[in-house]
Amino acid sequence: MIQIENVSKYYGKKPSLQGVTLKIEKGEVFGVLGPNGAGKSTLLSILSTISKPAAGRVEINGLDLKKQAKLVREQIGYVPQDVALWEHLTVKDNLIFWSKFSKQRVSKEELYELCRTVRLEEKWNEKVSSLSGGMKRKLNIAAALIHNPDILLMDEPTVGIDIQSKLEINQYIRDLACHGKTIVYSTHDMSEILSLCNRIGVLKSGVLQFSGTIAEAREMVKRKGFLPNSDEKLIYFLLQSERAEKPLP
Ligand SMILES: Nc1ncnc2c1ncn2[C@@H]1O[C@H](COP(=O)(O)OP(=O)(O)OP(=O)(O)O)[C@@H](O)[C@H]1O
Repeated sequence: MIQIENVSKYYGKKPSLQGVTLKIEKGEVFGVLGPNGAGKSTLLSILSTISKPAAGRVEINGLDLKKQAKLVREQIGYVPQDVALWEHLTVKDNLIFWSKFSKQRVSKEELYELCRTVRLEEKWNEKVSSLSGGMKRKLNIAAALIHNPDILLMDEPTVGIDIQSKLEINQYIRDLACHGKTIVYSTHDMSEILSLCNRIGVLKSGVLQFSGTIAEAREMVKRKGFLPNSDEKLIYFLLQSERAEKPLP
């Protein structure tokens, strides 16, 4: 379980997150949404312990992120927006490289099995430089799962990849959640949000505007007098409403 309380982060004087409070339950696929620059990556990088909040408190599986960062790292896998792989190494050697950071010893057989689950076993001995974008994304996900983390933080993991790979990755994420993993998933893709996520959080200018289920979002916009005739329009409304409320400069 992830508990985020009043978290803020600044770059210089500019806030990229402002007083974000949020609870994400075990086994949930939680979608983080927001326009460019809304603070999605900032939130995920804080949860991954890569960056530190200026204020507030985060608890991950009962561990205080600030005081127990090392233990927290054992519980989380992080899939960054940019693929983090060694291009000149093979798939196998990349997984071996990343497995060195795991506390427990991971055998070559276990790494091969992981490779098989993301359907890259045929590429086991191929150099990463020869893989397609989608294959690299899948390997990036496999690398984040080597230490069998309880929580997977994914920053736009399917950006720029073909539909087939996207569907495979989405199915894999569903399977992980079914096995009790908690997934925090940031994306701009509405269909992914609607098909994957149990709950969503909408960020705008670093402020959490909404968190809850799609059904709760529907209720909220209804109270504001908007009656979307599709879930896509509902999400579009959630993302656009601030801009609509603000006059142009
Ligand atoms: N290293 C940095 N230095 C200065 N400002 C930063 C840095 N990283 C992020 N920001 C600023 O913080 C804000 C939030 O950025 P962030 O990358 O978290 O947004 P995002 O929602 O992930 O955007 P996108 O959808 O474009 O990936 C933006 O205004 C951005 O310019």
